Amino acid sequence: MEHNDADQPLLADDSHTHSDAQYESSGVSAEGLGGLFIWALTFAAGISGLLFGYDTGVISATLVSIKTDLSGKLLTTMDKSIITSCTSLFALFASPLAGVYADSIGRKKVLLVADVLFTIGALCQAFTSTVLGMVLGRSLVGLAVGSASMVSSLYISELAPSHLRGRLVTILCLFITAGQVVAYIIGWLFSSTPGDWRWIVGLGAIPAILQLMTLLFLPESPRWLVQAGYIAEAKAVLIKVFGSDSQAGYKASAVLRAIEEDVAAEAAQLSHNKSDSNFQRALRTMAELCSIDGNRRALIIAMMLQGLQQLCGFNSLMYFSATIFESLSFSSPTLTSLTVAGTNFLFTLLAFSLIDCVGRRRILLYSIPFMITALLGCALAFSHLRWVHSVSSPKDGQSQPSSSASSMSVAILICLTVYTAAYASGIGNVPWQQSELFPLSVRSLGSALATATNWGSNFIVGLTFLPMMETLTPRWTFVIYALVCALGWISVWFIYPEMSGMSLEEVKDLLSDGWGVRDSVRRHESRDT
Ligand SMILES: O[C@H]1[C@H](O)[C@@H](O)[C@H](O)[C@@H](O)[C@H]1O
Repeated sequence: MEHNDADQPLLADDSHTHSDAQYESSGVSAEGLGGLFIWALTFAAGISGLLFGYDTGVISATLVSIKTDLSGKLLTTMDKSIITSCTSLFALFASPLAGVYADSIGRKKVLLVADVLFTIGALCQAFTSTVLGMVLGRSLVGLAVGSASMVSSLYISELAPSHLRGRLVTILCLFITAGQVVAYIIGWLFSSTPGDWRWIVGLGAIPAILQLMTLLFLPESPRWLVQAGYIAEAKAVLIKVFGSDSQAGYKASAVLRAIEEDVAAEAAQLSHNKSDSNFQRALRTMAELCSIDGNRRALIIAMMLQGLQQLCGFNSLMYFSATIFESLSFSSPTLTSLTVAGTNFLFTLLAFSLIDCVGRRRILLYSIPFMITALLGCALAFSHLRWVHSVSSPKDGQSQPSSSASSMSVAILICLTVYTAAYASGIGNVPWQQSELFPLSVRSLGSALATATNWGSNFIVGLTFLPMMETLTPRWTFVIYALVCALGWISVWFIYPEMSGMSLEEVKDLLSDGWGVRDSVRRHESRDT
């Protein structure tokens, strides 16, 4: 029997997201929403993930294929580092901006702008004849990746029922890693013919155009519509969400009321200072985020995990694996590097099935030691190799690894595969569960800061990897990544409580007077038995 939730307090728990309260209060069953509409939405958001993955993965094969096609010279280490890392730098700027615009012009329009940027960026890279043009194209793609990664998950979380939202985060990661596999396959197929790298980068325009077309048929988020005063339109969207359900009209009204109350409560919260600019409001939320103990702890955990996800060095493989394998004299570096992308995708699938039952904390504590061992294995193998001193001109005769080194090259490939598998099972996914750490009032700012930490650290790794390999040697580069992982493991041990299976309310209580590690582990273990 349907419960008459329309008469109940709709937002009893402010730690729930809007859609938690909305869907729970409407008495909507999990089964009732598994319709075509939600799948269409997931697919549309998935294209953003695919683009994110494609545009970050594509650089690996591109760098080894450009040769002298840009500015009439071989790319220097600095050229490679800047071409690679400008994408993350612009993504870092774009994600908070996209958050602001998503509120003022709507979620869909931001996605639309992102798709246009993806397309122009891809074409700009495909047709450029200079390093500067390439940097411009990659920067446009960075703006697109930053906005799309932020807004697509927001858009979906406001439409999807709460029971689907957690899994959706990992589904987006699956799309990202699938995009990276596609990029690597295309990179491999097109890297042997001179000049074909233009296809590799240019093809990124296709999913963007596809998403643009999908967007024409998708609705705006009902929450944004209510906020902007389009109540009738919001109701029409909700009726579509409930689809063929016989009580669609009733349920849509209940959810609509929940959203209206939610928006009104938020407005009342801000009403004591209506004249505040967006900036002043952001400052106030920032103060709330940093001065309240529980919020501050949540922010520290979220930023620590996102920083660790990038500073452990994984994306140096994503961006430069073909360069590394070329330097190690593998006959097809782009095909060899497919093992990295493939392993990343397969083990993200594994994480998808394990993350809730094994637990986020436990999965990290188990997987990081494998990453450390594999990184140290790489360092050891590299120290037995005569490393190519200039990775930018690996075929210069005197810089090839000696013949006895080929078994070391295979050892490095194995270590990198183990490292990737361990990364994808844990730290590659867990940090994206960040929104569950924050209460509603500071959720978007907290998530934005954590996401900025991700892109900021990604930028640092992209910019420093090749110079570190050259100046510090590969051995010490990998030892440094192993040290970062060890520090990360210690931090997880001391400050990251086990969040799986907890309601958002429980999370809030847990962090309010301490890190809650022991308490959460005890609870999780008692649930296990
Ligand atoms: O979660 C994703 C995924 O692990 C990708 O493979 C990686 O390239 C991204 O940087 C990360 O955020």
